[in-house]
Amino acid sequence: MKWQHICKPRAFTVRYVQRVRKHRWRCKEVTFWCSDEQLFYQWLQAFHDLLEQQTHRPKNLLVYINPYGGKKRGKQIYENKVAPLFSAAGICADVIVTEYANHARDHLYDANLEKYDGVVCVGGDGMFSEVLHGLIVRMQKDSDVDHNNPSAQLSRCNMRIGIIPAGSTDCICYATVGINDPETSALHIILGDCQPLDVCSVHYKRTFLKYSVSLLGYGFYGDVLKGSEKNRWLGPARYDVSGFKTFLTHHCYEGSVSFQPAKWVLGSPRDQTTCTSGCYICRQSSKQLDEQEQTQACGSEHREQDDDWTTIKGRFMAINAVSMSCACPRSPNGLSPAAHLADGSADLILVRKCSRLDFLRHLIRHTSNKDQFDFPFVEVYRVKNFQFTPKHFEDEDNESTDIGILGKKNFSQICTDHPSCGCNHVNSIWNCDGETLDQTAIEMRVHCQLIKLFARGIENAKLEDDVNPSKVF
Ligand SMILES: CCCCCCCCCCCCC/C=C/[C@@H](O)[C@H](COP(=O)(O)O)NC(=O)CCCCCCCCCCCCCCC
Ligand SMILES: Nc1ncnc2c1ncn2[C@@H]1O[C@H](COP(=O)(O)OP(=O)(O)O)[C@@H](O)[C@H]1O
Ligand SMILES: [Ca+2]
Repeated sequence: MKWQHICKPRAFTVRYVQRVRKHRWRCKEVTFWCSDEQLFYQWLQAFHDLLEQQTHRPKNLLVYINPYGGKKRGKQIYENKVAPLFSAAGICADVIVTEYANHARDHLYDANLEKYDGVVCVGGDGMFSEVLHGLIVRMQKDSDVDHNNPSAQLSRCNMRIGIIPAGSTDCICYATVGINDPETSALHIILGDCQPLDVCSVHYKRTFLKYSVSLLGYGFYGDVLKGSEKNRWLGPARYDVSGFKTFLTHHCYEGSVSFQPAKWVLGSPRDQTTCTSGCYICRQSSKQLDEQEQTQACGSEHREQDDDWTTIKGRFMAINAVSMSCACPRSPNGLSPAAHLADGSADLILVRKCSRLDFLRHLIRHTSNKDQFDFPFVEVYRVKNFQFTPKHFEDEDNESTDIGILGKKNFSQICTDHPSCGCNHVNSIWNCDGETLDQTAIEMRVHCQLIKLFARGIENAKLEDDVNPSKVF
């Protein structure tokens, strides 16, 4: 609340959030004045009391800005659109403009975080990934959990993360807020919103590789990422250029995928129920998680079932695992429109070898409301974990077998039956939230609600027509 004694002697200005079109929020203000002094002070006191009760609102934030993300406008966006709002809301922000890749992650490993109510990243999904890794790895170190153990029960992070979108895809922001708009995200941070989020851990044997919250993709999206890196100067358009080239090369990759279905979750990938603010399905998972943690606190061990693995072998255009919808401006409903932010599961999408035209039809469906899974060559499963082994890897007993060592030697092994099948003679790579993984034979596991964001999920469309001031700050 900022007092503005304009021409009237007893006046104050109240800033509030107004919902405008398509999940966009704007900060509005209204100035009140009053001729009665006593009444004026009563109003001030009432506002003070109300604001005092808002204990979930952050007061101190640690902000990391990637000056090279997206269209390289991170600093400008923060200074022009976010900093003025933070200061109007009385938020004190310590700002670090990153100087190199992984600066934010490494800084978080041993920064003193006690005085902060949250961490904010200004950038894209890659920048979010840095902050995510910094906080999760730090949390496991502090609570003595070995994150190299794929079945370790990870400690949940209580520090909330805010995302000011200034990247190329901004999928994590878009899928948790409904839009990639810096001012809207800043307002969600100011109001102290809280959205738990599932995180997937990715391991190679007993070595931790990375965490993922959006897309863990092999084949098409791995190749798009690989091709895009050399065109970073193109900014966000690098993905479209590389996407077009990857589409033309039309590679498929052979291997086997094993997974355990997420039996306890209430939804399924094609039930057309989207995850909205206060989602019932995610709340049920919260309850189950609390119960599980309580039993563990009482000393009894939570036993995971180990007998219901399904294995699918084949040639795939793409293998995508998403623990959220992955909605973004390119695909407003996302890779899996019915995926949930915090249900403890991921949707595993397998696109088998198909013709170029069929693959294009599948891709185009991502831009409309039509079901992208409604093709005979596409399968989707809601899973709690999965493992992938490329064909090369299965053929070789040698444990060191992986990308690079393989080369053309193994090509004949794969394609003798199908000389013109288009199977690629080298592996693809994994795209993990826009970063590449060094290994191809990986295992992934979903950790239910491991982190929290300054967001509230996608609000019901009905609220957008609500022109009444929703929250005062
Ligand atoms: C023909 C139109 C087809 C449109 C298909 C759009 C599907 C888009 C799905 C996007 C899923 C995004 C998942 C998010 C991943 C991000 O974490 C991650 C990192 O983001 P950052 O750079 O901000 O840090 N981003 C990415 O990996 C980028 C994925 C973008 C894929 C774009 C693919 C475009 C494909 C265009 C094919 C064109 C074929 C045209 C043939 C005539
Ligand atoms: N100062 C910096 N210089 C170079 N790279 C950086 C810097 N800060 C962050 N990065 C890296 O830039 C990459 C892309 O960042 P991101 O913000 O996601 O932008 P984009 O959405 O355009 O990919 C990430 O891998 C991140 O680790
Ligand atoms: Ca999920």
